[in-house]
Amino acid sequence: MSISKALTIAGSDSGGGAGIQADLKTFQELNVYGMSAITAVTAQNTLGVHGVFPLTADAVVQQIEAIGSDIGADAIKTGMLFNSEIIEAVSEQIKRFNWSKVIVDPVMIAKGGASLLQDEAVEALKNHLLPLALVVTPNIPEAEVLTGLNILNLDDRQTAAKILHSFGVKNVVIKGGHAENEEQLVDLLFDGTEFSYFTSERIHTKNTHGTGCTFAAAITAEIAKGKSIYHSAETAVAFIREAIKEDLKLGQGHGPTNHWAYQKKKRGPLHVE
Ligand SMILES: Nc1ncnc2c1ncn2[C@@H]1O[C@H](COP(=O)(O)OP(=O)(O)OP(=O)(O)O)[C@@H](O)[C@H]1O
Ligand SMILES: Cc1ncc(COP(=O)(O)O)c(N)n1
Repeated sequence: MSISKALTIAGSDSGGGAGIQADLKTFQELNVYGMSAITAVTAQNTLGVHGVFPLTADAVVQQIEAIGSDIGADAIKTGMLFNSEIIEAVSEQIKRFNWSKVIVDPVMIAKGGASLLQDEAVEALKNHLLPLALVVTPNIPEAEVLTGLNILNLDDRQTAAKILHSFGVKNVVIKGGHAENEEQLVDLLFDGTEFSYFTSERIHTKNTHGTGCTFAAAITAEIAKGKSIYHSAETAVAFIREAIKEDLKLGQGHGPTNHWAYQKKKRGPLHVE
């Protein structure tokens, strides 16, 4: 049996809703073998980020080398990279192993406001990593930081997508979760020629911790299986929608989404004692 494999290079979320934990759960649910290279350990729960402990760039490189030189990966996802040393080291490894299916989630700020990327690292992201990316998945504030635009409407998002594409990224997905006045959420995909729009009703819940990580991980899993960018984005929209709709109501703050929900219809309901 041949199984598709995906590697996530990201931070650990002790609360299990975002970061490496969200990515591996999503890979597993979409039948992809998940592997990880941890960039930073966070002490985090639904109430916020209480500590950030970055690893050295060398520690990150050794984890990636261990995977690249043995098991290999069909697709790579990056999440929290924290500083420019880690970004440059990760970019070098992507080139070294000739990885072309690279999905960059440009994680900058956690929901509670904690910084997951140093300000000085934004240029490294633009100059080193984005030119290697098959897909980049910013939310609206991240697209604003990367492009310098003030994004107020869909036209602005289209302009931002074109600018991001000009940085060398082949496909741009700008997520619509942060357009807080919109009841219809629009995730926009730009492939350098055409725009596609994935629209869904906003679900009213505070349990949206890790939606961005989960969404990009679902795209990565589908791309690892050889699916098209459009199909992968469409599946990711469906996956995150179910995960938000069937939230687990854990913790006192912004709880995680439900990574089982998308497959639950096929498997039947969970047996909870
Ligand atoms: N309340 C909601 N109802 C339905 N879908 C949502 C909601 N919030 C986010 N989404 C969807 O979840 C995905 C992630 O979007 P969002 O813009 O929130 O990303 P993000 O800000 O990176 O996530 P995070 O807040 O975890 O960092 C998108 O597909 C978006 O449409
Ligand atoms: C380790 C890690 N990576 C990414 C996020 C972003 O997720 P969110 O914006 O939902 O907090 C996070 N909180 N923690």
